Amino acid sequence: MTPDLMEAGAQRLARAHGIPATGQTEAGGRSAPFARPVKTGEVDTTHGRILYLEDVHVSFDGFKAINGLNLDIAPGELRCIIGPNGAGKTTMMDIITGKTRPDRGTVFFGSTIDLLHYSEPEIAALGIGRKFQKPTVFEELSVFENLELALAADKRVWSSLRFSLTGEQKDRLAEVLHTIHLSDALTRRAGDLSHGQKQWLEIGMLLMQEPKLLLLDEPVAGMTDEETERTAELFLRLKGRHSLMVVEHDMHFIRAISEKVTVLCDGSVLAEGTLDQVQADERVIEVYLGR
Ligand SMILES: Nc1ncnc2c1ncn2[C@@H]1O[C@H](COP(=O)(O)OP(=O)(O)OP(=O)(O)O)[C@@H](O)[C@H]1O
Repeated sequence: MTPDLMEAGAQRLARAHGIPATGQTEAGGRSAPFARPVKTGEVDTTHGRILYLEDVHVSFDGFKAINGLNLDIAPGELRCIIGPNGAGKTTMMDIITGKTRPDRGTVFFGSTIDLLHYSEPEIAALGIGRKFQKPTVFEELSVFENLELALAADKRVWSSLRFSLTGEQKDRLAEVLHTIHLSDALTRRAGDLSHGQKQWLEIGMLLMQEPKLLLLDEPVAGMTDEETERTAELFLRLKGRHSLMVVEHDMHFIRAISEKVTVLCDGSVLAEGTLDQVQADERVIEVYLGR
């Protein structure tokens, strides 16, 4: 969930249920209230890139968590990222979303937007949505209310308790509900959904904001086999219209969705190619698959 959405939900819950609004972000910090200084516009992908990282470095107390990382993702691509624990996968997503600043390197969204100049809420507003491993839906609200809250319309509507959806917004909501397999659960309390359904709902909340790039951290962890299968179908439907970066350890899931796989190790790219290619790579077997 994006920081500004967290804030909006907290405010809305506070008004509706008399619950204190914390405005706490996933990062543990306070989000900027209703701050959307960057207008969502077109991302220049004429050079065939939605995301471009070059020679990125980050050290924590002298430890090189990201060490000369290069990455290039095409518009509409579904890229899988795998690698051993501590490889730098989360840190990479933290850098893309503005949570962590690199010591040096280049991080571009499309050909023209230098993400290092933007804050976390600004990057979300630019069209980069992030899904953390643990679902963070508003449990006390219904499925419908969660999605309604996430609409990418003028966020000033959040200042009023009730607002009417336009016809276009209703259509979008119905389309997202269908995409995330929750059309029959419209009025259900989000807290009563299964783990997998909560994950889909949060993905739906991101989709309501029409992100151009979605970063998904271990989306099928804790899901049943059937939920995992349906999530694979969902991601395959999303690619093309959105670009997706999926970090996962579940190799069956990776096989179901992958085109190109990037293997991270020690903060840089160890191998890249189809799943069959990287699975046959001796270095990958050594550090990750052969464990
Ligand atoms: N804020 C921090 N301070 C110190 N060290 C950090 C910090 N964040 C990450 N690290 C270290 O950087 C390395 C990369 O961590 P990261 O969480 O990015 O790996 P990962 O590939 O996501 O691992 P996992 O698969 O276990 O989630 C790890 O050794 C981690 O301990």
